[in-house]
Amino acid sequence: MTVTAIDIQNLTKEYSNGKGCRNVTITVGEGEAFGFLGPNGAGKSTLVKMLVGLIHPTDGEARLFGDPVGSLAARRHIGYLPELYRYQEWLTGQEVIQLHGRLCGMSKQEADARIPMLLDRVGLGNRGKDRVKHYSKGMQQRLGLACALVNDPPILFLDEPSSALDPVGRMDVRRLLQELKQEGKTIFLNSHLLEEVETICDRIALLNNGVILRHGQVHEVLYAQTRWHFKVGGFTPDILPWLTETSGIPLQILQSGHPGTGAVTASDSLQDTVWLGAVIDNEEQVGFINTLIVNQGMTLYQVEPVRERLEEWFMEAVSGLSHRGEQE
Ligand SMILES: Nc1ncnc2c1ncn2[C@@H]1O[C@H](COP(=O)(O)OP(=O)(O)OP(=O)(O)O)[C@@H](O)[C@H]1O
Repeated sequence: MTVTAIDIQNLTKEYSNGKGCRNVTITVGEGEAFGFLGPNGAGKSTLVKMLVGLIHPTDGEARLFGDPVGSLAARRHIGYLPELYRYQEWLTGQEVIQLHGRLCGMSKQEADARIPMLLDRVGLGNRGKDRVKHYSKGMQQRLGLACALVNDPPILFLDEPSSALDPVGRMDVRRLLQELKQEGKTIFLNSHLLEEVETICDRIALLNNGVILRHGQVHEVLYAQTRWHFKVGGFTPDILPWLTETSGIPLQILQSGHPGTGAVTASDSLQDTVWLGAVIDNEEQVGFINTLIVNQGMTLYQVEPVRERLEEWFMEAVSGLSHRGEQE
């Protein structure tokens, strides 16, 4: 049976200006990676701050491995990388990690013993003896990750862990998060980097204007409707109605020779090689269409599934909303 690591029930925080987040209910199993998305100002950081015990909920409750958020027992389960980190710039990187270890109740020796491994894991290698004031923003973010991992916590709350990093740094963080997941950590990730969420998270929720708008398994979202593209040679437009009728699947002609750039109509001038596109639920139907194409004497050059990206899911969910993030 899966152990519940994070149990959030109707959690609400209403600031004096009426903003915040309302009635959030989510459970996250041990070892799961949960992605929390939403436009700027949606309430993502507010939720995380309640879960790590930095602000008090106005209503509802949440538990971490059964311990109420804000309690010492709950805090012992967590590592936290805040969105707006600022470390003591007069300290060296390793002194900052040591300080966080001490704040977690570790002895100096215990914390020190983990520092070389942590610096290495976050890609700070031999820079641990440099003062934070000489660190770039990206290095400070890596340092923040090391601090979040110092006491080897089972749950990690990471608020935009790659926001200050260059593409190489983002790949490093992605790799690190994947390793942590394999080690069985529970990861709660706030991120605007949808590709990061797509590769790491098992489930996602989309928050807007303080409430959860949508949630689901990442693979269900991405494969809810799979589009397929077929590159076909020797094609004549009059075959299209026949193909559609015989297969029972509406096929479209995509921009000739270039998939994914939008459909053009059969009346547009066509070369003899085209890309056809269709939404298809199962691979048997794909095979059937392949057979029909080949049996009609056409050449099938290429067949490929085109996944929906999380970006499209996000855009579709928030488009048309009157209250979108901070654009109120
Ligand atoms: N201490 C506060 N007092 C009053 N309002 C606040 C406070 N903190 C945040 N807010 C407001 O609550 C809303 C949610 O803010 P929050 O920082 O949780 O959003 P977010 O989704 O994390 O945004 P971003 O993606 O930009 O980091 C915003 O409208 C914000 O202005």
